[in-house]
Amino acid sequence: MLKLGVPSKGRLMEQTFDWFGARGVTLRRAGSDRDYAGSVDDADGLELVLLSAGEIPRELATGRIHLGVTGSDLVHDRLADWDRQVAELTPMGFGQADLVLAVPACWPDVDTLDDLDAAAAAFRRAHGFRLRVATKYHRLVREFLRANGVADYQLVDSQGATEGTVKNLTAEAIADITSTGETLRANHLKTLADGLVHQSQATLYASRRADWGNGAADILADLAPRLDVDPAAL
Ligand SMILES: Nc1ncnc2c1ncn2[C@@H]1O[C@H](COP(=O)(O)OP(=O)(O)OP(=O)(O)O)[C@@H](O)[C@H]1O
Ligand SMILES: O=P(O)(O)OC[C@H]1O[C@H](OP(=O)(O)OP(=O)(O)O)[C@H](O)[C@@H]1O
Repeated sequence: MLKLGVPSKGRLMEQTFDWFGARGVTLRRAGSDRDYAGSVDDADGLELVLLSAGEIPRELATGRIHLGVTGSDLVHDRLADWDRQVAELTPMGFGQADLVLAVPACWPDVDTLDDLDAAAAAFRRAHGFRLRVATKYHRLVREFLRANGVADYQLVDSQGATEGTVKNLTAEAIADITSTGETLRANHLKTLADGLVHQSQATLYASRRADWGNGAADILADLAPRLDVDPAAL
């Protein structure tokens, strides 16, 4: 069998089902909305596993699933050296969102990363602790700020409603996913001009760690033309 992990709910699940459906592979939830069992028509040997979008990177990295659909933000953030653990088979053209750095709109002198660096140093002198950046994307944000020479900050973990942390005085800046920008605006935040950390979209990945024996590689080879992916990417 070839195990395919797909987000278990919401638009990401529905659009994944539509994407496979348009390529002649019918994916379905087996039962009710609350039943996380899945079923597959029209693709022999393919097994559907419904999982949390956030857990799919780890399931790919441990090799418990052969294929997985999730946002590229989650793969790049959750997995160290992600491309040694998974192969990107194809971006899927939905679930687009930008991971951005944002600061209070009322900070007139902070529009770029250089400005943020200067503000962070001034903040530390004034307050005796480092400027706090709230995010759930720890790896991506650390790497991005290091690459751009911003050092005088601390990350604070925020697993949801991240834009609210500034108003709640638990952070001075945030890094979070945005698509329409409405949540940022509603929380009086502005993105830095050069603060785009990652452009994400739903992506089909293959595990480099899964067991590709027992026919799994053949099942992928059979599916590949319909999905327009190259199994040699593995
Ligand atoms: N507003 C948005 N527009 C488009 N994509 C988004 C938006 N918010 C989040 N996403 C994307 O959806 C994917 C899943 O997001 P998230 O980690 O929040 O999962 P979730 O909905 O909380 O699901 P779960 O708890 O099951 O993991 C991520 O790849 C993220 O980039
Ligand atoms: O730019 P916008 O269109 O306003 O979208 C951005 C919001 O969407 C996501 O939140 P989601 O609703 O998935 O919940 P979460 O904050 O709990 O992750 C994201 O975390 C932002 O808060």
